[in-house]
Amino acid sequence: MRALGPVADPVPCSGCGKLLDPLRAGHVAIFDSKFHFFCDRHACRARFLGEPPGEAENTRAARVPLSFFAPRRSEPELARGNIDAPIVPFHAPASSDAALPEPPAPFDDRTLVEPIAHAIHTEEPSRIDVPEARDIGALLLVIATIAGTLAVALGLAGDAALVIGARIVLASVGAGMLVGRAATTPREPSDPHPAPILAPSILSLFLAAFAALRAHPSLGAEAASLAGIIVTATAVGAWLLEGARHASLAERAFVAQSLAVPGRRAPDDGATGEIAKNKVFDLCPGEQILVEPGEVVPVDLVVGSGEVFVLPWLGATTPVRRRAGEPVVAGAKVVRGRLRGTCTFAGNDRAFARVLLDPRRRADALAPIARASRALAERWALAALVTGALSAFIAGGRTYVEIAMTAVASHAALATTLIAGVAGVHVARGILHAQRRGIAYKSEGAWDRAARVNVAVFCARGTLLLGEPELAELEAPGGKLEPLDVLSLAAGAERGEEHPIATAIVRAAVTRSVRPDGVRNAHHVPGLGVTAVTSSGEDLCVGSRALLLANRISIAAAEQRIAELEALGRTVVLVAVGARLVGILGLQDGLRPGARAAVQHLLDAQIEPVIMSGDARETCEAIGHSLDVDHIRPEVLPTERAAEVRRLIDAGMSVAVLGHPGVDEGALGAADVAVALGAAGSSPGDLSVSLASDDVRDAALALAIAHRARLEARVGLAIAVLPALVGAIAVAFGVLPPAYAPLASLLGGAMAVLHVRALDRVRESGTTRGHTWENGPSAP
Ligand SMILES: Nc1ncnc2c1ncn2[C@@H]1O[C@H](COP(=O)(O)OP(=O)(O)OP(=O)(O)O)[C@@H](O)[C@H]1O
Ligand SMILES: [Zn+2]
Repeated sequence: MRALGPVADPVPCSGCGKLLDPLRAGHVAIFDSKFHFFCDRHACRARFLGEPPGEAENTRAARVPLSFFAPRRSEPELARGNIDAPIVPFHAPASSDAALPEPPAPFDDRTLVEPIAHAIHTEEPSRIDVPEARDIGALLLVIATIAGTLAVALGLAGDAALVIGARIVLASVGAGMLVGRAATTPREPSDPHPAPILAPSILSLFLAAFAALRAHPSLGAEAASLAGIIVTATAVGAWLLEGARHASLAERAFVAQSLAVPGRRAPDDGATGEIAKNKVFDLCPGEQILVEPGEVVPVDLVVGSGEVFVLPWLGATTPVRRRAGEPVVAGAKVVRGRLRGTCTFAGNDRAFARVLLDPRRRADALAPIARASRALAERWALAALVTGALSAFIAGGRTYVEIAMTAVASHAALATTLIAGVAGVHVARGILHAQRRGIAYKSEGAWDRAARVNVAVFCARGTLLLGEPELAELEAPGGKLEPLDVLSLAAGAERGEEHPIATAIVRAAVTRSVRPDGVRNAHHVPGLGVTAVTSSGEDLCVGSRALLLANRISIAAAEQRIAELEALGRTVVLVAVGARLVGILGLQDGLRPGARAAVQHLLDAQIEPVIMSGDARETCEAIGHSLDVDHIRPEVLPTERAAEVRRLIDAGMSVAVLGHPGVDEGALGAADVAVALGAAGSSPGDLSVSLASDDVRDAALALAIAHRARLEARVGLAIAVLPALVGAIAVAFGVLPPAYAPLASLLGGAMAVLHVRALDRVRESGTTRGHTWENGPSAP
């Protein structure tokens, strides 16, 4: 099975000994300060502990200090479609007061992080074979190359007028082929305009003809050589670029084909009979779409009702549940249930079509680095032409023909398809790499901003933290009430709330068979807690320190205990009746699997991670400490999150926010780059980056991959341009004859292509692990 995300060496299950991927183990636990990985938390773990399976549950708190449950199971049978197995993590009931878990010793998954370059290849679909372009264009290039080379080689035959004439004719044939190719081959959106690229070949031909007729024969011969070399270099350069592009071209074709599945409109209520399948481009936003099990989702949509299981994007291997109101992107595959939903984006507006397939929006053509690369070849090369001429003129001692040759050679060095296209190749690779992980950039601008981010703010709950806290401590300071009475009051106040803390408290009451108090007038204060009136008519406050202080309730007596709990990373919820503190609840949220890996990905990309949370400073510091995050922004009320993000931006940072739409709306809205988990396909338009997955590692990778691709694009461009520049300068100052400038440029271009190929090879070596591209519709 092809794995998602970083892959670590398999480890044996401590229960049954079967090899499994530690990053995706169904259950991870620490026993005797050693990590143990299990296929699942029931059978295999119980076997390891020597317990009958049923008992494993009750002894958890006593024997396992802390454990994490992978949110998605990825056992092979799941991928094969046996989705009867549970998919949603099972959360242990809160431990009883008698057996409190020990301080957090979070699962350090940093060692499981692989460098991005390495992570890339595990996502590579197995060879998608789009036939090599053996079309007329390629043939014309071959002829151009041969003609150009002959024109140069014939120089060995001397300076006779006939020979020079023949060489010029050969070079003209080559140039003709290049013009023919430009006229017949469809242009890629990332290709430069052909005129500036072909100009040097044609100019050099005129020069050669002029020199042969009017100037000294030796000059004619030199000009003919220059023309031959420029024609050859142009043809070879175009061919090299095709090669560098091949992998991404093939993969893009595959994605395009996979997304071109027909869709069907759901019938109006009551209508029966055969439902026609429509071309995907006929479907429109707002229409009701029906997708049967086993089919690929044709458009981005929001699930209308019920629940379905889908492989959430093209290339995903682990099915997830999607419920009413949740988005599903085109390319996802329904594995169970009938998907009925409302189309949000169709055609080229679909999340994975936008910057990848739409010719007018493709990031590899429009991203600033790709544009710069093209502008260099299309326009700035003219500056080289002028400078070349000027410096040759100033240096003196050269005829006008020689000066013109210098100028044309300088232009030819910079105005090449390779220089124009190399940055775009890297951008395309980055976008495709992101696609394989279910990451969609909204636009080329969003991609570029993601690539420049230097601060990434985690909206802690739901990204780094599971967002499913458990009651870990329950205390009744002062002895006025019993701990369970405190829980009864707290549960009563939280009954109507949806906040994860509220859910945890209510659940804790249920598991302990505590009946919630009949609290009245519950009023939720966002980011602080709940105020209410107890069944006996007293004022009740359940919430943070700040809530109690705002209600003038002293917490001085319990201050030390609160600090202790917070230092353990607990969220402390205080309960006050009348004006007296009567209870302390400590809630423990687990780290999401991959939290550390996500942080590490950011650190590797030199992006500073920041944790923003409503929790107390000590709590955040404990979490930050366990994740190696130094920068924390604690105690930020939900209403203040946007302002807090703006403050970072005002301090000169380029800020990304990682969170969930809805819950983290404010912060996401204020960010330079909003990275929204599980949001791909949903309609709000201003999310810069939306993920089809809910994996925090992918959120971090959305930034890291863009960073990486932009860096590679710049390196690639530098590799291509520097030799050309040096060649042009050397020629302009008469250090070398003009013909060396296009040669140096070709050398640089070849090295830039080798750079791309080397990066491709890193990926390919990973595909030999036996991963296959198994979920997309079969490749051509
Ligand atoms: N329903 C509630 N009951 C009790 N306390 C609450 C409740 N809602 C919020 N609080 C208190 O307010 C604090 C901040 O909550 P808020 O919702 O702002 O963020 P959070 O739950 O910590 O999520 P995040 O980590 O993403 O900021 C909580 O730590 C808790 O002390
Ligand atoms: Zn096992």
